[in-house]
Amino acid sequence: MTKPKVLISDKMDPNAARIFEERGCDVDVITGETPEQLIARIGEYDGLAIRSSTKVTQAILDAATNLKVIGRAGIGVDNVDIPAASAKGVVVMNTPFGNSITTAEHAIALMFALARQLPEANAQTQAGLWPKNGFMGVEVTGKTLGLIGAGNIGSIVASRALGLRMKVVAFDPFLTPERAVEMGVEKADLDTLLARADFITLHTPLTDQTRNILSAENLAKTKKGVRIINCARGGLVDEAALKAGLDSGHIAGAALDVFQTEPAKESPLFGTPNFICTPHLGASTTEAQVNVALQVAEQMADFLVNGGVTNALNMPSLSAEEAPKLKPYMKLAELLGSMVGQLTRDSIPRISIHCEGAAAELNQKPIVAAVLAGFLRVQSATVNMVNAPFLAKERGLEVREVKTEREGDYHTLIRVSVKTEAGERSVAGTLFNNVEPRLVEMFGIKVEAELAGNMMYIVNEDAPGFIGRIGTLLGENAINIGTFNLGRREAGGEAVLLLSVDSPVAGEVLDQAGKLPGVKTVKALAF
Ligand SMILES: NC(=O)c1ccc[n+]([C@@H]2O[C@H](COP(=O)([O-])OP(=O)(O)OC[C@H]3O[C@@H](n4cnc5c(N)ncnc54)[C@H](O)[C@@H]3O)[C@@H](O)[C@H]2O)c1
Ligand SMILES: O=C(O)[C@H](O)COP(=O)(O)O
Repeated sequence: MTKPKVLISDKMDPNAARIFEERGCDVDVITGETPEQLIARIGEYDGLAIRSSTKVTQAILDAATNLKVIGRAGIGVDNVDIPAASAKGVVVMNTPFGNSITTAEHAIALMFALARQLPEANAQTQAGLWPKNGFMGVEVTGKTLGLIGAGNIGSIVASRALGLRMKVVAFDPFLTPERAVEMGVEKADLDTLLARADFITLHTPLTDQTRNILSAENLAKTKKGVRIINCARGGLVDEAALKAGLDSGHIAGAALDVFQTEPAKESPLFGTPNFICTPHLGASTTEAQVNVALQVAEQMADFLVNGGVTNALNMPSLSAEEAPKLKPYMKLAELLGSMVGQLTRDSIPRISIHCEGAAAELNQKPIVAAVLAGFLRVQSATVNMVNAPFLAKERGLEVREVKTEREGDYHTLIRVSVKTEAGERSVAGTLFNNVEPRLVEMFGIKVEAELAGNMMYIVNEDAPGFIGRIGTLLGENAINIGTFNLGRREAGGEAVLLLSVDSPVAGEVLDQAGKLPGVKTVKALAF
């Protein structure tokens, strides 16, 4: 088997490359390329490991013909076009915790730097000015810290601030009252926070709701003498309004680690008194960089080598322990989805996936995604487990999941049903020896068939002589039959024939089969 190939395109701790190699991937480290260079190169790779410098745009994804996974060694994924990656079936993962402590510590460091004007005091002292009377600071003890965003980093900042004997007021629409109590913070609305905070620190992602959250209007609602820290994302603070607030003296200080445009090589804020900044260093400690490099490489290698999915933003998680157990189920699910997809011509408003027995004890999300991938592949060859759920939603397909832990006729069973104009139609399959997918029922008729390669599906009236006639027809057309699976509702009733054949069945042969006496439906299937 050829090894998966990974490109590390941003500066990353060398542990990442080591882990990729140890886990069976070939790895290239090529950083600092232009988008055009990356476009020319990306087609070779199965995985792309990045930090925040590489911008994974639609154009890069269009050129990424082999790409299966993008791993972000860090938290923010605003440099990845996730909808485009999902549409292309590329998994996007991040490492949501590896640099949170480091970033929280940077926010606290910037808070102290603002409170005591450390950068300017340092610069003037080293310039020989000994400015002992020029830097009157403020204590943080007893002050109110306004926390905008109380997730991983925000909650660490809150715990450190409480340790410094500050009061913490948090604005986060998703913060539950119980969690606020647990964190020891007061949950507030944004206006209350703005009115009360002596220091404001931002810890939200950049979204349509958070963009410009500290707008000119909101900055005007802050307390005079407020100090503002942004270690989250540029774009959360209106930089021009921040400059005006600093110039007017309403804002006593501001510290930015992140800018609206990065790299920020120039800014009206540069040189403004009481403004300090760092070049997106929030995650830059040895500890955090080792953490995120190890984590991203482990996650990506796990996915490329074993199919494990951890911390994906566009696909359900699948642990490395679950992956081998789920693998045959996903194969079965995809085959059943594919069979239904190939056999239904109408537009389908609803698909139901029912797991029974042992299958019901498993993580259902990957099974559902695999059914949808099989089902929709008939419509688009580029569908996979990543983009199938998005595509289903886009096409208005209602997806139902049902599970019954009690065993029926089989110790494990997956049933896929679709709502068609003719009513609900379903196929079901099991695993023989826990690994071999087998179709065991189709449209209410018991069968036992392996779904593989080229097949023919025939519905006919159960009558003597039919099997001989179909065998003769295929023989005359030099089509060799591999396996023969027959099921019927009752003797003389409707029968279903599933044949595996060694070569594709041409349209004329299907037409001739359709004209044989008693034949109701004939279809060629391929798995
Ligand atoms: N400067 C750096 O180097 C650096 C390093 C790591 C992370 N970050 C950034 O820090 C930010 C926070 O990271 P995290 O790990 O804490 O993320 P997180 O997802 O754990 O927390 C984000 C919080 O923001 C809240 N939120 C979402 N929308 C909101 C809104 N409209 N108003 C208020 N709160 C809202 C969420 O409910 C959540 O609690 C991210 O933008 C990340 O990219 C920056
Ligand atoms: O979201 C993040 O993890 C940070 O912004 C860190 O970005 P970096 O990896 O480019 O330092």
